[in-house]
Amino acid sequence: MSYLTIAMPKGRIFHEAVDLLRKSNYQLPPEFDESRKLIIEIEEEQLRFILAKPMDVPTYVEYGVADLGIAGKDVMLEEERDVYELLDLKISPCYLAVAGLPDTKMNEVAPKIATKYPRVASSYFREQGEQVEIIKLNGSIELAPIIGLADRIVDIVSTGRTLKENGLVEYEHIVDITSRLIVNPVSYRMKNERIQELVDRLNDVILEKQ
Ligand SMILES: Nc1ncnc2c1ncn2[C@@H]1O[C@H](COP(=O)(O)OP(=O)(O)OP(=O)(O)O)[C@@H](O)[C@H]1O
Ligand SMILES: O=P(O)(O)OC[C@H]1O[C@H](OP(=O)(O)OP(=O)(O)O)[C@H](O)[C@@H]1O
Repeated sequence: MSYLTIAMPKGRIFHEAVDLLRKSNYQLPPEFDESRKLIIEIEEEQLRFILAKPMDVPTYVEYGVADLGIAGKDVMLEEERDVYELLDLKISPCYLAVAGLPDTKMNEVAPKIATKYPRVASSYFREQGEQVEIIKLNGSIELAPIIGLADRIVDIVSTGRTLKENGLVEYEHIVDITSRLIVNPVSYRMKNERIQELVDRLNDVILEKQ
């Protein structure tokens, strides 16, 4: 049997993903959760994990250095990588929304939209028939309308606390987000049996939870 390599997103999704794998009966040692290592091999399971930034997971999978990966739907929509989506893991739920200061209209000429998701934001506003200027930021997106950098933001909302505490309101709900299991198309063909077993085991746990 050969190793299956899985690209895991560091940060928010990591612990929920590890929990799901453990519930699916993969034996992951306790050190796994706290390790600073970026490549972790679990010999007994013939699994190799690589720990990547969430936005980079589809890149590792597209290039085939990871067979599989776990990525938010937001990342999938933004990155548009050449990978297959195998399973909705139903973890780390949130949504993408348009938000801004209350009771404000967007500037009529090329309103400015700040976001970490330039591709999702431009295609959303194009579909609405609105011409906008996209300003790419890497975090603290809610700052942009408050400080006067942008008319609106396109960002993730989960509890809604960040919007509320910064005096912002939601204008439009763009799309619901959960994390997905993704696969490299060649790996899917070459290692089909092992990958299918992983999918089945994860799926049993996901369905149980519903
Ligand atoms: N409240 C939330 N904010 C951001 N992402 C969330 C939230 N809830 C769930 N998610 C999911 O988690 C993923 C982001 O995880 P995380 O915040 O750890 O990464 P990140 O945005 O790259 O963080 P950073 O740049 O701060 O390291 C998103 O792709 C999304 O699918
Ligand atoms: O609705 P809420 O539960 O408040 O969560 C949403 C917030 O969480 C994320 O930011 P994050 O904490 O990842 O920080 P960032 O600004 O560095 O991206 C996201 O970009 C929102 O700002």
